[in-house]
Amino acid sequence: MFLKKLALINYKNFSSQNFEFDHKINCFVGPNGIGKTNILDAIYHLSFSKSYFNPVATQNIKHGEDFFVIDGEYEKDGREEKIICSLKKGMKKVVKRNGKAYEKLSDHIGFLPLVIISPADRDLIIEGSDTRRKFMDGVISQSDKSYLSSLMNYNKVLAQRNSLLKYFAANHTFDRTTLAVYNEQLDRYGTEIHKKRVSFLEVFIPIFKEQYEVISGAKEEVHINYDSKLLEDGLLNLLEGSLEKDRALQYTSVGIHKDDLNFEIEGFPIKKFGSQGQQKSFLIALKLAQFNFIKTQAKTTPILLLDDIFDKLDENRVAHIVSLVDDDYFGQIFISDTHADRTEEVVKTIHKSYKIFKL
Ligand SMILES: Nc1ncnc2c1ncn2[C@@H]1O[C@H](COP(=O)(O)OP(=O)(O)OP(=O)(O)O)[C@@H](O)[C@H]1O
Repeated sequence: MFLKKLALINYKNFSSQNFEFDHKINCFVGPNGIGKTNILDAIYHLSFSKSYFNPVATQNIKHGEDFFVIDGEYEKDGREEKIICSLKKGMKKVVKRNGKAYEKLSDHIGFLPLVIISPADRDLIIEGSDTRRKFMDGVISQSDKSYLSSLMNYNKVLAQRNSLLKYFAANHTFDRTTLAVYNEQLDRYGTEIHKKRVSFLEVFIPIFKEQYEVISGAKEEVHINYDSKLLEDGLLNLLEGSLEKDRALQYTSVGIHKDDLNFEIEGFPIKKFGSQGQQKSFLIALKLAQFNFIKTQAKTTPILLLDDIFDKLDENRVAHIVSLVDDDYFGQIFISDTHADRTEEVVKTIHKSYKIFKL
């Protein structure tokens, strides 16, 4: 699968721009702020119906305009696929595949598998557990539609249970039977999600460790720990056990929405004890493991977006990454870099066809 053509109208800093891509490697080079990342984000948008960088949809419309259009032409399984994603202020986002609009944008997820590696991934290390859960959920959902729907159902029930707890507190009342209905539903969806997370991590963690070893030259030991109360007890019991606490807090304090992934280097949290280069290597390994996992599960080679990837990495680590990319294992790759010379040098060592776009 690869992206042949991309046309942007009013997307971020681009009024109107057209690209024709190489089926293997494409590089965007130019000074800071010229829009290199914005092009990668437009490609991300075509796969996920949203921006990787800006969650406020309307902020992706060029300043002073009231709509954007991202138009992509792909080749997938020997067929041409035309995906158009558009947004007009005050309206819902529309994603069309070959002229037909999706009823639910989530139905499009997984159709064009894609992995992005970007400096913004740092959020996975420095931000709260929510970012790590979203990462894990994103990887699993790209190859398992029922996971995404269980997750959406779980979140709906969770919001209802939280509203009920607030209602009880505001009205000085309590109804165990109604609460039990929500507990059972949370237990049903939550247990299913938990089981899928466990089996996902069983496969994912060894792949991740392998990738880290290649990038770092086996210099240090890394690990990912799944932190979940559901490893200790069933969700129904946990909900019963935290009833008084939940009533006091007026929200649900236990469940798969509290799960986390602990990222460790040499047995210590990487957030506190990893150097910048080690943290970056960790994140790249995480994303390459995501690539591997999706490729195996979805049986399609994802598009790979490498945003500013070579910054802060020593030559050895860059060489290791290049050796990874110089392989038929990867499909189409998009690279952004401020240093035109460095990119050209790196890309030349990879024995694949390429195109460089100077912005
Ligand atoms: N909605 C918008 N309308 C107009 N311009 C926007 C919008 N959103 C972002 N921009 C502009 O896009 C530019 C940033 O683009 P981008 O992040 O792609 O740069 P870059 O080339 O990747 O830079 P760097 O090398 O610093 O990473 C900024 O100048 C920013 O003002």
